[in-house]
Amino acid sequence: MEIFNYSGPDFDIYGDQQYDPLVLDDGPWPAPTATEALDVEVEIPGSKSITNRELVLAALAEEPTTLRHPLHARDTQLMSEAVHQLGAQISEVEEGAGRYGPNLQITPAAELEGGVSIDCGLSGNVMRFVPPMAALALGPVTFDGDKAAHKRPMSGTIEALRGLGLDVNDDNRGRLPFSMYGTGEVEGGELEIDASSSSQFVSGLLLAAPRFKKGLTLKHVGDAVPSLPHIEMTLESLRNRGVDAHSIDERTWRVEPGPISGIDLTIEPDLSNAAPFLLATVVAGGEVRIPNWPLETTQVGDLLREILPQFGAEVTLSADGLLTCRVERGIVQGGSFEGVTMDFSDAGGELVPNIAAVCAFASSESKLTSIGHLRGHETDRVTALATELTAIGAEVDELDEALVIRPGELHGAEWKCYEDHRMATSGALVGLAVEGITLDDVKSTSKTLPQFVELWEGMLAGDTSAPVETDPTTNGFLTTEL
Ligand SMILES: O=C(O)C1=C[C@@H](OP(=O)(O)O)[C@@H](O)[C@H](O)C1
Ligand SMILES: C=C(OP(=O)(O)O)C(=O)O
Repeated sequence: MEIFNYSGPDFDIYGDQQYDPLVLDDGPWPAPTATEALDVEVEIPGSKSITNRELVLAALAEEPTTLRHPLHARDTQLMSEAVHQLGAQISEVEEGAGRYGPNLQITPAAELEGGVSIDCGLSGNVMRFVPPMAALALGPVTFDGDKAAHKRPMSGTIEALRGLGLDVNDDNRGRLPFSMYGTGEVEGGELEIDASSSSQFVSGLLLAAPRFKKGLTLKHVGDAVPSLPHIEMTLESLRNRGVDAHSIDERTWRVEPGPISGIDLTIEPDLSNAAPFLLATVVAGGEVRIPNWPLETTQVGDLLREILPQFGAEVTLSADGLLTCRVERGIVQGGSFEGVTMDFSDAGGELVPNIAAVCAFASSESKLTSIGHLRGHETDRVTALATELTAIGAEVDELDEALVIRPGELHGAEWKCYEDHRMATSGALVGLAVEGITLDDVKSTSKTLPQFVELWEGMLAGDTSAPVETDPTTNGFLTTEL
């Protein structure tokens, strides 16, 4: 079935009800408490970061691409729409739909087309990966997104476009919205950028670089680049498609010009989205199993295998990819664990909100450092976490680049999500052991995990195997009724 039948401004890939309040309820969500130790297997949908990289590369490739078990969520929907607007065709593969939606076939754009407006929503991937690709299109391309997206740093991308010779108009100075004018080709060569506020500035440029005439030697100047594993993921995705892409040193990367091949790829589960389910064992006790955990991966969520034992969990990974996380006595059963000290300079920010939430239950002080760049994420996560954890009774010091969390008398309160999926899942984690936690905006989880409520409630009921509710008006997926 053709997903795309572009027909102007009303165009909507998956049908217009997917994020409609009728489907994803806007109202407050009382986070359920855990009454029993967990014992459940949770199948996690595909990786946001891998799906989005593959959508970009598929659009720039020389041959068609098949993506199996891709993520279908707001961020990947926006990316699909963006690459389609620039000229790629995307259709469902008839057979082999996974539990969370169809496989996709992407036919690359013969020529990238300008003259379009891209909606980035609140997706860092879309706002940082699509502009370098749009530099190869002929004609103007404008970028805008949610109101909250207007605060996210974009100067690394915008200055890089200028460095590559493009005209960019950014009235909001280094933020969305902005427009650029592509001339249909990019010379490339050597370029310096400051990527200290986001690794995605680097990844976006590297993804488009094989199509630059001279490729790209990209050097970072400035404070440390966060989320280095995500840059490794980018290099790996390029190499998987036959591109010569490598790090020269910690701050310099090289991509040779050349063809990007097609690929038939099964997307790994999103390991960062596995975090709330695995950390739930620390609070609720018991066992959570995640199937299809990759034995080798560039996903930052793989660090959970080292992180969870610091909270007293026993973690094993079987040769066939079943990750088991077990906690004998969780907080709910009267168990306890010591506070942790963790530095996130190499790990990036995806795991921090969930970890901070669990630190509220520690018996002593926890310190999470090198998290300053989280202030430029979906919301200022450092302030948001300090505010919400304080509101439920934890003692929190908010530093420029760190959070110090001390135990307190925890109590119920409204937990604000700030449109941030990871703030929402953090509130749910706290709610496992604190009665009366109500999330103001659980639908923010639709950014990367629209099935969150269904899976979370299934986890507590000991069974997540219920079929995902489908609705024929949305091509048969992603219609969880909250
Ligand atoms: O390349 C990617 O897919 C990502 C890189 C990281 O961004 P930052 O470097 O901006 O933190 C991460 O936080 C984001 O969720 C996804
Ligand atoms: C920071 C995140 O997302 P992005 O930057 O891709 O919007 C995230 O998913 O935690």
